[in-house]
Amino acid sequence: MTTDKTRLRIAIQKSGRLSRDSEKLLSQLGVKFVMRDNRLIAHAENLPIDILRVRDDDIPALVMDGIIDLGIVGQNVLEEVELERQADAMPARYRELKALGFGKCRLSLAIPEDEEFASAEALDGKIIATSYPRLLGRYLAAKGTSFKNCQLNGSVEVAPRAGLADAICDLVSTGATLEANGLKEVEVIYRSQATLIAREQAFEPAKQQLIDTLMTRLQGVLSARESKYIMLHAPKNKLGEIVKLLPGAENPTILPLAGQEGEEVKVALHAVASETLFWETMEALKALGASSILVLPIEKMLE
Ligand SMILES: Nc1ncnc2c1ncn2[C@@H]1O[C@H](COP(=O)(O)OP(=O)(O)OP(=O)(O)O)[C@@H](O)[C@H]1O
Ligand SMILES: O=P(O)(O)OC[C@H]1O[C@H](OP(=O)(O)OP(=O)(O)O)[C@H](O)[C@@H]1O
Ligand SMILES: [Mg+2]
Repeated sequence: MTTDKTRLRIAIQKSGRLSRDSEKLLSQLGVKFVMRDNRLIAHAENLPIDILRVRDDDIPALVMDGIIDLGIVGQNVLEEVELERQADAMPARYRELKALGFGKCRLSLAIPEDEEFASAEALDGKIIATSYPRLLGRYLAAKGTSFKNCQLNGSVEVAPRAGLADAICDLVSTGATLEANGLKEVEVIYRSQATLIAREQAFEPAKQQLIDTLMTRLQGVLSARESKYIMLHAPKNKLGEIVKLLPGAENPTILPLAGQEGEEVKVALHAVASETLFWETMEALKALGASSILVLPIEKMLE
């Protein structure tokens, strides 16, 4: 294999829920690469970075063993592997650098929709199908409850109907998969999103410097994602009230508009708001006399 150890190695999911967002994020950080469908490794063209594409389950261990420098993985998989390796006395340390805001889902208990649910404690001794026995075990143990594990790494939702289990504990986002399988979500046991992790061991200075640069850029991408550039025309005498409606836009730029005179003079207001503007806020701005209201996405920010 021709991997150069001086290059920063980042593992992402090869194909699945996190793949597209992980690749997009790396591009937004200025890493230029071409992903070929069957290639497991992509060399960045403009930075000393190699991107490895693997099963998401393998990412935590690769980082915990120090084989890979950084990884993007769901917190659910990360913590499950951590608990498993701790139980097996294997290296289980890593540094969580930043939660990334995508891959948001919850790990929930679900039972057949026609059954009554009293409490998680009432599942004591029951068979629960899951791919996350350790996260589930930790949650139930805290309630003094135990369960019989039916380990399934896919098609967990069919287990109750197939007579394999009394309940399941699986990932839920919209709930459509549960509904399609005649199940209902009864208790959330863990909330997850994708996160960026680093190996525990210190990096050599050049790699650390590259990580620092990527982290500054990441902060810029994440803040930009939550911010919006607002432009509007506002009656000069309503500026105070209008600015109050714009979250995080304390110091707007005010510019004169050509050909405006008299009592009802309007000015242009430009501001960066720290959140997106909801329709309700835009309607309130209009009610105050604002017009030509534009809300634009921001690609990058460096403060
Ligand atoms: N419905 C969902 N909505 C949002 N995020 C999700 C959803 N389902 C899973 N995820 C997140 O995406 C991660 C990957 O999910 P995916 O279903 O692609 O995994 P997988 O089938 O185990 O893939 P692999 O082949 O890499 O092992 C999950 O561990 C979780 O963090
Ligand atoms: O609540 P929902 O919006 O229906 O999402 C939940 C489903 O999403 C995930 O599977 P995915 O679709 O990624 O496919 P997989 O089962 O092949 O991993 C997860 O394992 C659930 O089955
Ligand atoms: Mg997996």
